[in-house]
Amino acid sequence: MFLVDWFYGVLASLGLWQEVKILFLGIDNAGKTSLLHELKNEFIWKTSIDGYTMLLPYRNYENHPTQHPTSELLSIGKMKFQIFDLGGHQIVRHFWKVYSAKVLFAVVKREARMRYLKPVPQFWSSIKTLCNFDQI
Ligand SMILES: Nc1nc2c(ncn2[C@@H]2O[C@H](COP(=O)(O)OP(=O)(O)OP(=O)(O)O)[C@@H](O)[C@H]2O)c(=O)[nH]1
Ligand SMILES: [Mg+2]
Repeated sequence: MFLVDWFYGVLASLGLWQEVKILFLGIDNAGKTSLLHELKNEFIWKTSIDGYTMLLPYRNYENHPTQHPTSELLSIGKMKFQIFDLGGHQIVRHFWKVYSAKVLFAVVKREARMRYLKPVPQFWSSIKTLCNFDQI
């Protein structure tokens, strides 16, 4: 671990190591926001109907659809990741074209795979067109 930290430290001091920008894309309800909170190790307290209070992963929270792109900065050792969580609903997909990044992370929920069968070709062609795929 020390060697890895040292290595990234040297790269950073030479200006060769920069923040990595990552886009989380996926259709609505795929779990992008939940994943982002889990990467940040965020948990929520939830009280069950029989009165027990439990600490649960963020995904068990009744999240609301993402209306506007949000970004979070995560650090792992000397590595810094700026993660953009772009909403997946049709009405907010126009934001996708504004963003480009070296790393694209497509979030797909296994339980909802039937929902993807229809949108998948459109999803990838949107990504290619809207995010200027050649630069990703
Ligand atoms: N089963 C299961 N459900 C999950 C998981 N992650 C998130 N969810 C649930 O999926 C639903 C949608 O999660 P979000 O994280 O809001 O999805 P999103 O991709 O950000 O959706 P938009 O903001 O609408 O684009 C929520 O009800 C979560 O509780 C998971 O790993 N497994
Ligand atoms: Mg969201």
